[in-house]
Amino acid sequence: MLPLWRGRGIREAGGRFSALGRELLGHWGAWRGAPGDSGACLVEKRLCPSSFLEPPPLGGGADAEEAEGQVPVASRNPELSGLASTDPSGQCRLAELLRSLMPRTLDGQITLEKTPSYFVTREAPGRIHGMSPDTKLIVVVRNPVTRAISDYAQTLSKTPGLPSFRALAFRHGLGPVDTAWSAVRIGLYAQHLTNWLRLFPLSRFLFVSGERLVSDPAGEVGRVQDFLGLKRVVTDKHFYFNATKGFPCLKKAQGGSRPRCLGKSKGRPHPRVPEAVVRRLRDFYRPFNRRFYQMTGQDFGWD
Ligand SMILES: Nc1ncnc2c1ncn2[C@@H]1O[C@H](COP(=O)(O)OS(=O)(=O)O)[C@@H](OP(=O)(O)O)[C@H]1O
Repeated sequence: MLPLWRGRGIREAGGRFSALGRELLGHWGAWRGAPGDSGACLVEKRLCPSSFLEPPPLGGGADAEEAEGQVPVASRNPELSGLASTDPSGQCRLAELLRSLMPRTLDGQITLEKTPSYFVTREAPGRIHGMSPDTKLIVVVRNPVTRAISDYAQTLSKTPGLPSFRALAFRHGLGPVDTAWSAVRIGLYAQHLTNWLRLFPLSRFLFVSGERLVSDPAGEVGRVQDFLGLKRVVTDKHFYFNATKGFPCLKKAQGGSRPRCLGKSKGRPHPRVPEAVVRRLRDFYRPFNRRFYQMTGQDFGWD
């Protein structure tokens, strides 16, 4: 097994480093070298040493191009959802499949994998733990009410004619909140985290604020770099705020001289949701949020 934190990476082996955006916001899976890794090869395929767990769609397929190529990180697109799958076909086959899909990395590089549904999939902690109990896990979270509306906006963009947000969020009109609706359920972060903490200690997690990724991208990305044991390569000087887009952009993409912003689907308009509906959801989430703050030792300021 190779020590993945040693040395400086030389290249980004294909794909993007989605971690640093909301990308950073998401679910990434990383493992230390898988059993059988030999220290003899310079270039090899191995599973990732850290995981981004992004409650979808806070970071599902978003392009986290911010730091592409600027850190010793290799990632792979498309996302792999093997560990979140309910296919009972066995850890080894999945592990081998994932490993075969990983880009080749040099000693000292980190390979990342992200899948939005990891964080909310009951089987994922056991599967990841079974592959490598020292996996690092990065979870990007944002206010669950905004997350639910964003989730709905994404579904609506693909499913015209969808019932209203309010009709889906509550049972019987304005009755109890419908926790069976995935847009609501995913925001119960404390519950999902409880499932992970049965197997992974809190120290294996980094919780990234989706809000601060917008207001202070360099600060959040700095925390990610520290967590991964990377040199702080990405800093304030790499970002500027694009007021039209409402997001930070990279001053220039690696290897180019032009600014690079997130794709068109980021920052899509949210439907107008009545204030009473938002208020009720805020009240509903408050105890879960508080519990999440206690569990993580971080106040995300949603309440
Ligand atoms: N880097 C970064 N920083 C902060 N926020 C970000 C970032 N990247 C994506 N996003 C926001 O995440 C929301 C989900 O994005 P998508 O709808 O594209 O979802 S998905 O990634 O395809 O699952 C979506 O939120 P809304 O725009 O509010 O709906 C994205 O804008």
